[in-house]
Amino acid sequence: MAQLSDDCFAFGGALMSVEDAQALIAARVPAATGEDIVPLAAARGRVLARDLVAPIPLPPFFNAAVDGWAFRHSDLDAGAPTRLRETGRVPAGHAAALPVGGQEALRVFTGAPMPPGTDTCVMQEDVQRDGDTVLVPPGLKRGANARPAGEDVALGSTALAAGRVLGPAEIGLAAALGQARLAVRPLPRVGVFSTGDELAPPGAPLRAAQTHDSNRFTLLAMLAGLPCVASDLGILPDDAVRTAAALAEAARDHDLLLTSGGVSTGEEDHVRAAIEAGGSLVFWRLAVKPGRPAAMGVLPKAGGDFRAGGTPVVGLPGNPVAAVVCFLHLARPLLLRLAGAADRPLPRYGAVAGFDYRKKAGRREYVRVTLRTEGGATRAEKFPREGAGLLSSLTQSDGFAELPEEVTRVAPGDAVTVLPFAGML
Ligand SMILES: Nc1nc2c(c(=O)[nH]1)N[C@H]1C(S)=C(S)[C@@H](COP(=O)(O)OP(=O)(O)OC[C@H]3O[C@@H](n4cnc5c(N)ncnc54)[C@H](O)[C@@H]3O)O[C@H]1N2
Ligand code: MOO
Repeated sequence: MAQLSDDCFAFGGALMSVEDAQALIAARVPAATGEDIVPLAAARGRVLARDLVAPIPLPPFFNAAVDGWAFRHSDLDAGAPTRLRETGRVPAGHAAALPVGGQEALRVFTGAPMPPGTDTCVMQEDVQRDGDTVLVPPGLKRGANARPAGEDVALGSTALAAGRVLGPAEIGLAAALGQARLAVRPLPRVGVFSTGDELAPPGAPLRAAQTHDSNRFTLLAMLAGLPCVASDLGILPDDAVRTAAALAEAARDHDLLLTSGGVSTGEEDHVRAAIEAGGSLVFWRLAVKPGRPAAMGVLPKAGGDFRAGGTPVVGLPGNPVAAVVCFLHLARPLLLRLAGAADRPLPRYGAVAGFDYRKKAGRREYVRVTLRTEGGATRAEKFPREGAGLLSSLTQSDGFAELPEEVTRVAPGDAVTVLPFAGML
């Protein structure tokens, strides 16, 4: 992180693009090193530290895909049913000791090893049984209803690459490959502050001029789905000295700090000043709506591991929708890097605009939309109001339409890119 502190961008000048801010984060935030070994049952949400190279093939052996009979395909008559004699039985979990002879079949069950010499299976529903013989219809392809060793994962192939965030599918695959433990990256420690004299925690009565603090809870809820250990650091008052002291203190034992509020240009906006006083500002003010006042900087930290050199601080804007937008586009990629995770772009889908909208060139906008799929096309309707303070707009819409910098108008029927909230919020 030390390199970050040498960079100063766009202070008070031109707004930085979201892309440039992200590139700066990707280039300068060091990816995680270090490993923890965790049992598989505790691996969910962790980041794989080393490639998982398949030590066995999957499936581990050639096996039957159906309950039925296994035989040699070359015994079948191509144009008429073939009568085969059942000479034995192989249940799943038992080695097939019996080789198959000419015009013979072995009774097999799904998952049982294919008996030596067999290459094809027929499903029991497709045969006629008669005493110890079965009548196999014509038309089966060689290899039908049987699964070769390694058809799923080849021996020695990279089943999961380092940097993969482990979810149910990855954990299942690791289990199938026989891994009882996995080497994962340490979880970054993320501290979350809200700022502002006007904020009262939920549960406390509102005094005059107060509003409940919601950002801290939105942010902690989003962090719960990311590889980190998040801590709730409460509400900071609008006080320069206390803000600077609290951030400096928290920087010592966290790997990332998130604040919301107090980053725009008012005299009561102390977050940026606190970063500048104790560390250094990397960028401030982005060409994005909502979210323009977002800031990022670095505060000093002592230590000898991958976190040494500094703790990044992302100053998110106070308006709740702006805080969400900036979290997703700045804090999330930054956190994923600190966690050692491979880049996981936010989901983006194509939709057709059902609305007319004008915007300024030179900034990216995230417009809340509802989605409706009809006749194979997904239509995005704009949420009728635009305020960045409208929290209910997030519960009443389905995603953000991402309107690029160069666009100045969206007309009904135009193609738009939508980032759905599902999986993100
Ligand atoms: N003169 C200017 N005023 C503003 C500008 C500007 O460029 N010049 N930018 C506007 C934009 S855009 C935004 S976004 C806001 C963000 O400013 P701050 O990050 O300094 O945020 P605050 O002023 O502290 O709060 C803004 C708004 O959000 C509410 N808030 C703050 N924290 C929370 C929280 N934890 N939970 C719920 N609500 C929160 C706060 O009460 C304010 O209503 O500035 C504009 N002004
Ligand atoms: O960018 Mo502010 O974020 O419009 O609300």
